[in-house]
Amino acid sequence: MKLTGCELRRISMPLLSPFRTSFGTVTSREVLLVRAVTEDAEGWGECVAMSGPLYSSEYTEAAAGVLRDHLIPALAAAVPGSATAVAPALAPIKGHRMAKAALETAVLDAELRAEGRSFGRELGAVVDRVPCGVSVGIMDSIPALLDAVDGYLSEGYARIKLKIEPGWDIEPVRAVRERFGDQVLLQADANTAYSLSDARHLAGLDPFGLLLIEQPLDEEDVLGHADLARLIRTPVCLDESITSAASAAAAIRLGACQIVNIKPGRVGGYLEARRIHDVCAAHGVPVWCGGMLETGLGRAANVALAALPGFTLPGDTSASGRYYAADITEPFVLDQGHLSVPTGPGLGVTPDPDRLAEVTTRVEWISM
Ligand SMILES: CC(=O)N[C@@H](Cc1ccc2ccccc2c1)C(=O)O
Ligand SMILES: [Mg+2]
Repeated sequence: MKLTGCELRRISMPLLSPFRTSFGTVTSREVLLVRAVTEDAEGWGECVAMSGPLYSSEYTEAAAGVLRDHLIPALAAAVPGSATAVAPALAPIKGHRMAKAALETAVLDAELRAEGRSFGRELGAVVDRVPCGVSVGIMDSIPALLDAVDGYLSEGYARIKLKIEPGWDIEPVRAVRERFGDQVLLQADANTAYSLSDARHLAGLDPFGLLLIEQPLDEEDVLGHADLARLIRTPVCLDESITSAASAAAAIRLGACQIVNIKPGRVGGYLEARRIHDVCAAHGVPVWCGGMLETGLGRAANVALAALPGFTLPGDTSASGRYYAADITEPFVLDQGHLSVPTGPGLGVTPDPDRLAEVTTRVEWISM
């Protein structure tokens, strides 16, 4: 495989409605796309970093910079024979897993398109459609929350995830349970908003039969999660803390999580995401595919990943229409609460050129 260069493309996608979490509110998604061009094909990778370092330390401008100044030059120098050579070539560069993931995904997509193999086939998908959950932001009022949840359940979503933070946690969960009953699959995501001293308060969620509470404590506080897991009945799921297969193994061994949210962008790519899946499966730990408000490009890859056998819980692989009025690819549309795994070569979807042009704010080409 001969790489001739990479395009870094910035796009700005307005959200259908503001999305509020414990770390802030977003009204549009600034996305960095990587297009890798080889002699045989081109491939796409979506960097999941936010425009600011609020979910993690990475952010769009920094990802573009480290790709331009370090990652793409390192990859060019390594002359990778295939996508499996990308991570080793980039390993000397510390961190920047979301930027690395976008580059590896673009190279993998190009390679698979040239071979006529789909992401699902490459990663080991065992089903052709996956059940989908939805992430519901912090709302201005309980009635507004119940309306939003009602809408998503009517659309057929298989699982509801509520963003929580101190002051918006037990009451919203109680209200959803009272309105929609005990059968609805329900979970909460704190995005690190609590501390171990909140354990007794968080035990207040135990009566509501949540599937899990996601990342209640700081991403670096793995031991704190292990302590918390002994103080509450709700299973603890980690998101921000899990950055690799090794970190997943350590967290499981320390008793810090009983469930893992796998996000390929957070862990450096789909190949590492599959390794985390395998480590969790070996420990009997269920996993699900997290979401970062991806466009159809990242969404396609996530749905393929969610089709692996260990993904036994519905993920945040929501339909395109959860976030965007118009996606840059053919939209992913929920069908009986499921999304179909793309079957075409590579990601199986490509950006619509006109739509891409409409949302593009910057393009740069880096020769290799
Ligand atoms: C679907 C979901 O809840 N995702 C993240 C949080 C999140 C929230 C808002 C975001 C805005 C722009 C980019 C990434 C974002 C990620 C999570 O699971 O923790
Ligand atoms: Mg999360």
